[in-house]
Amino acid sequence: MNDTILKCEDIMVEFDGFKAVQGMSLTLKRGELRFLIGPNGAGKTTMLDAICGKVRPSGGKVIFKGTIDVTRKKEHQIAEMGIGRKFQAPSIFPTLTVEENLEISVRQDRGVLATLFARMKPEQRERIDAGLAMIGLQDKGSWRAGSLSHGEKQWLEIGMMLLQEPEILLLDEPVAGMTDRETEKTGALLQTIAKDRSIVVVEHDMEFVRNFASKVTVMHEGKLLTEGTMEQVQQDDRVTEVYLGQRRDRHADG
Ligand SMILES: Nc1ncnc2c1ncn2[C@@H]1O[C@H](COP(=O)(O)OP(=O)(O)OP(=O)(O)O)[C@@H](O)[C@H]1O
Repeated sequence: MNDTILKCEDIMVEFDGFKAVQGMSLTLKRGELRFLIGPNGAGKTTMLDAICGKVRPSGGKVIFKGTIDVTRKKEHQIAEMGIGRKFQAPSIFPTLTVEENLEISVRQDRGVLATLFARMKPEQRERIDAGLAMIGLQDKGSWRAGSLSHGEKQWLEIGMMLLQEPEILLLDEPVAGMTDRETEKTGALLQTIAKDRSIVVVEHDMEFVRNFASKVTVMHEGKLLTEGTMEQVQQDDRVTEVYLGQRRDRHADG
């Protein structure tokens, strides 16, 4: 059985001649929770953008499920195929309830209003209830999404993604701005999700990575620097060097 779900080969992304990603490769397995780390400007977010079709790679390939070449496909086509992307800012509907937000995700083929006024099938109801339980918001289904805490909004958005049944979730700094407790809960949520889906998380919070990562990919200057367990990458002098270099640059700036 081939357990590779995503293979990025030699990805290049250029912005007006500036090479933000220069030959990055990454292989993700089914059921894997992978953390993508590296100093500022390493190309981590751009790599996620290249996978989900937000930017077009100028070189390389993104192969989904062994045979599907999604390189240069349109963003919505890639999302429909099963690669979901969550950005840092939540894109929930704040004036709708938590449940209504989830309903919209379940029935995205219809417009927002049609979704809210149409009858829900029992199967859809069940999926929404399961989604609410998964993200730990079962007691807040009738709350207005705008009144949730920052962390809860992020979970709602993850729940909305899950209801679209992606096989891969791409998350950009999901715990930024969260309290310690929310961060812990998010780590546990991601581990639960990764039981039957694959996740790539771009992250700067090293304590979070240490607590929840089994495999870490380190990027630097648009390329793969190293890969392994957190202990392995922490012992790699090159990793220390690029992070220290960044700190030095910051001091120089300030
Ligand atoms: N749309 C764009 N146009 C021009 N340059 C860009 C664009 N997006 C990113 N870059 C540049 O590409 C490089 C990589 O950026 P990217 O955001 O992918 O890095 P990152 O590793 O995610 O950094 P951070 O951790 O700070 O978010 C940076 O030098 C950035 O300034």
